[in-house]
Parts: sequence; C-alpha cells; structure tokens
Amino acid sequence: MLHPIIILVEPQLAENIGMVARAMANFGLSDLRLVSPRNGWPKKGAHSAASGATHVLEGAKLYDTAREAIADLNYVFATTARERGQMKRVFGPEPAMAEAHARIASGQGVGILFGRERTGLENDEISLADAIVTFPVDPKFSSLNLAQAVLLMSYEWQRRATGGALPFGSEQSTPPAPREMLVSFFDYIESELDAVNFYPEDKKPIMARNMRDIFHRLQLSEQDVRTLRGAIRAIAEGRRLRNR
Ligand SMILES: C[S@@+](CC[C@H](N)C(=O)[O-])C[C@H]1O[C@@H](n2cnc3c(N)ncnc32)[C@H](O)[C@@H]1O
Repeated sequence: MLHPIIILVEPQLAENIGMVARAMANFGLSDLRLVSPRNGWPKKGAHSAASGATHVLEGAKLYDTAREAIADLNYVFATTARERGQMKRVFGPEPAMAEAHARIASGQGVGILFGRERTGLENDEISLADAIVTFPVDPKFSSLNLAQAVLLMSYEWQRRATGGALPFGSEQSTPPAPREMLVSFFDYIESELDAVNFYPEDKKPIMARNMRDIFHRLQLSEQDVRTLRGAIRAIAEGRRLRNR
C-alpha cells in the first residue's frame, strides 16, 4: 500500500461515488473501498460521473461494515465537519497527509473514512479511527460535498507526495540575450535615433539610459533582440529609400 485508501461509508449517490473516483485519479490515488453502498453496487451513473476514472471504480472493494473495511490497516483517519467529543488527535488536511506520508513510508497501511452524504460518520465508526480530520471551513457552512471532501484530502496527499511539483512550468523560448548582443542592439538603436535627430541637445545621455532600462526590464531573449533589430532596420531603410 503506497497510498492512503479512501473508504466511503454507505455512500448513497452514484454521481458522488463517480466523482470521488475522478478526484482520486486526478491526484494519483486508486484504492477505493465501499461500505454497503445504499441501494447496492454497481450503481448506474457512477461511471459517467467518474469521467474516465473507471479503473478506480472497477477496482473498488466492497465491505459490509466500516470495521471490516479497515481491519487490515495500521492507521485510520475519520473525516468530519462536526465536533464529536472524542479524545482523539484532530488534524487539518495538510498535517494529516504529512502524518499519512510518514506512516506509509514506514510500511503502514493508512485509510481515510468518509461518511454518508446526509448524516456523516456515526460516533461508533469514528471511535474506530486513530485520529480525526476536519477542514478549516467557515463554521456557518461547514459541510462539503462528499466528493469535494475526498478531492481536498487527495490534493493534500499529492501535494505532499510530489513536493507540490507542477506537471509543467512557464517556459522561456530562448534564454535572455547575452550582454554583448544587447549592448550592440542599444548602440544600433541609438545610432538610428541620432540619424533622425531624435535626441534634444544635451538630453541624449539620460534618454539613452532610460531607453536601455526599458529594454532591460523586458528581459529580451536573443530572438526578441533579432526581431526588434530587424523591425528598426526595416523602418530606417524604408525611410532612406523614400528620401533618395
Ligand atoms: C456531505 S458530508 C456529511 C454531512 C453530514 N450532514 C454531517 O454533518 O456529517 C459527507 C462527508 O464528507 C466529509 N466532510 C464534509 N465536510 C467536511 C469537513 N468540513 N471536514 C471534514 N470532513 C468533511 C465527511 O466525511 C462527511 O461525512
């Protein structure tokens, strides 16, 4: 078991189970356990809601009780929005997944219990867990949809497991232009601007420096410098041709 196991206790809606599977697959989880799904299993509608995460649904294991579903696990979290007055450690999602990560890395099986859509987990089910996880929600509106609750835990798991690495990053097509190329570009612009008397007498040094600063702020790549240089040359040569 290299990942936490998601355990849904008496889930009712096929759409929620499908969306749970999708959320799990989004964040690299695949072990799903279902405890007595209401009105049986499989359920019509779960596959379409899973949106391609069928491997999670098809691999889901069925149990009669929460107790049986967690029997082989070494450490179990119970998720709940409500205070239950039980003497257990209470985690937020991020430290909970740090704890899960450490335990799984040392070879333990870790599970996360999620409750029924309407009534959540029963106190007896929570009493089977080692710790409680609750989310930092607005207390006036604290209950998340079941699949969203699974998504949040799965996200925190993946963030922990990958160190937050993103699948892709911002790319620069070419590296910033070398200084020599940039300075030669500045010389070129300044000579062309001189040729059309752009600089008022005695202001040239400060205006040339300001313009260099503008280009520095743009972090031009080699290709950017080539493009700008070509554009300025085209304008300058067009003017020279017209003036002949
Ligand atoms: C729709 S909620 C159940 C709401 C139910 N009325 C209750 O009060 O527990 C379904 C499940 O999502 C999880 N969940 C929802 N909101 C949560 C929160 N704020 N913190 C932790 N888990 C939450 C729990 O597992 C919960 O049993």
